[in-house]
Amino acid sequence: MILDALPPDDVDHEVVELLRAWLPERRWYPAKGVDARLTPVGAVHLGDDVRVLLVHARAGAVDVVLQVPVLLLADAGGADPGAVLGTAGGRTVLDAAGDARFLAAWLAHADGPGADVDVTAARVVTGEQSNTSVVLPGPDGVPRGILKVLRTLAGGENPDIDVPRRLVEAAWDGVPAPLAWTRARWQAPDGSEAVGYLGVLSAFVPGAQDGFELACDHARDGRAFGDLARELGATVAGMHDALVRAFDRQEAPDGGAVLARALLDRLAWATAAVPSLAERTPAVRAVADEVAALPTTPARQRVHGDLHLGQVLRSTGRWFVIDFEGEPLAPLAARTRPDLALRDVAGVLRSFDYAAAVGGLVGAPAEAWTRDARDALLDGYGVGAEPASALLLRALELDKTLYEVVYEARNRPTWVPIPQAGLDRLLG
Ligand SMILES: Nc1ncnc2c1ncn2[C@@H]1O[C@H](COP(=O)(O)OP(=O)(O)O)[C@@H](O)[C@H]1O
Ligand SMILES: O=P(O)(O)O[C@H]1O[C@H](CO)[C@@H](O[C@H]2O[C@H](CO)[C@@H](O)[C@H](O)[C@H]2O)[C@H](O)[C@H]1O
Repeated sequence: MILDALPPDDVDHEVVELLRAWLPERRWYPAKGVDARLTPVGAVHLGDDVRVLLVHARAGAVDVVLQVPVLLLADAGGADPGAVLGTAGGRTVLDAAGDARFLAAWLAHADGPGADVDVTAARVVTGEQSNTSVVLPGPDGVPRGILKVLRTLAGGENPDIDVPRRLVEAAWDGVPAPLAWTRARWQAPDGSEAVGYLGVLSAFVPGAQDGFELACDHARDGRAFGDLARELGATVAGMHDALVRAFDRQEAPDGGAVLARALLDRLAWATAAVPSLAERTPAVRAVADEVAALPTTPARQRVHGDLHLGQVLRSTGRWFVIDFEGEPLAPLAARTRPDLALRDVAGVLRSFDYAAAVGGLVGAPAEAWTRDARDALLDGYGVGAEPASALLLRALELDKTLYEVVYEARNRPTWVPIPQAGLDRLLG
C-alpha cells in the first residue's frame, strides 16, 4: 500500500513552528548550526492522533525532506515530559518515533510478511545514527525486530531496503530479513510527485557484535583476526553470488578504462575537498594508467557499495551484512550502478588498517596483524593470486582511501592520518 500525504493544514504549520527549536537538538538533523528554512510539504495521517509530518529543510547545501512522526493528544496526562514538543491546534504534540501508538499504526499500514512484536515494550536505540532505530521485542520479551524510521526521505529506490528484500528473495540468509515496510506518496518541494519509503522493520540479529569493534578488540589484545576474516570473506562471496541472482551481471569489455576514469574522478573530487591531496596526483595517475591498460576485467554486478567492518554484525558464530545504502557522500545513481564485486572486498581491506590503528597497533605489529587479516579475507573470498586481481584491488583500495580522506576531514579530522597512511602504503 502507498500512503498518501495530505497537503499541510494549519495544525501542521503550527507543529513545524515547534520543530524549529526541537530539530537542531536531534542527532539525525542534517542542518545543525545553520538557520534552516522549514516548510511542511505534507502529512501522512496514520490515525486520529498520529501524524507523520514531512518537512522541507533548506539551508545552504542542505535541501532535504525530513520525516517527523508526532502524536497530537487532547489529553497528554502521563506523557513523558521529554517527548513533549509543545501544543498545536489546542492539542499536545509529542515526538512519536518510539511511542506504542505510532508503532501500532505504522505496523497496521505496512507491507511485508510482518512480525509478532510488542509495541508497548519498544526501545529507541541511542547513539550516532542518521536515522532513528527502534528495537521491538516479541511477546516473550526477546528482541524480534528493529524498525528504522528514515529521517531523510527520497522518492524512488532505497537500496537499504530494496537490496535486502531482493537478497532474501534470492534465498540468501546473511542479511537481516525485512519484515515490514511503509511507503508514501508526497509532493516534493519542486512540485513533482515522489513515492518513497518511510521505514523498514528488519529481523533483529540477537547478541550482535559490531564487526569493527570486534576487530579493534582483537588488534588491541594482539589477537589475530584471520579466522574471522576468512569467514567474512566467504560471507561476502555468498552475498555477491546472491546479488547476481537478484540483479544480474553485465559483461564489462571496457572495465579497465571505466575503473581508471572513476579513480581519476575520485581523485579530482577528493582534491577539491582536501587540496593537499594534489601532491598524490602523479602516483594515482600511474595506477590509473596501469588499470586502463588491463585487457579484461570481471563482469560488473550490483554490490554493497560501502562495505566495511562497521557494516557487518557477528552473531551466533556467523556474519550478517547490514546497511546497503552505499556511500553516503555519493548520489543515488552512483550507489545503485553495477560495479566490480572486488570493490566491496577492497572496502573491508581498508577496514583492517582502521582497526589496527584504532586498536593501537603501529609499525611491524600493525603490518603483521593486517597482513594476516588481509590474506585470510582474500582466501575466504576466493581471490586468486593473479597479478590482475592484485592491481584491481590496489586501484579499488586507493579509490576508497581517497574517499576516506574526505570523509574523515569532514567528520573526524583526528582520524585523517589513518587513510593518509593508507595512501602512503598503496602509493609507496
Ligand atoms: N538487524 C539488526 N539486528 C541487530 N542490530 C542491528 C540490526 N540492524 C542494525 N542494528 C544496530 O543498529 C545500529 C544502527 O543501524 P544502521 O543501519 O547503521 O542505522 P543508521 O542508518 O541510522 O546508521 C547498527 O550499528 C547496529 O548496531
Ligand atoms: O557507516 P556509514 O555508511 O555511515 O559509512 C561512513 O562512515 C564510516 C565510519 O562510520 C566510514 O568508514 C570508515 O571508518 C570505519 C571505522 O569507523 C572503517 O571501518 C572503514 O573502513 C572506513 O571506511 C565510511 O567510509 C563512510 O562511508
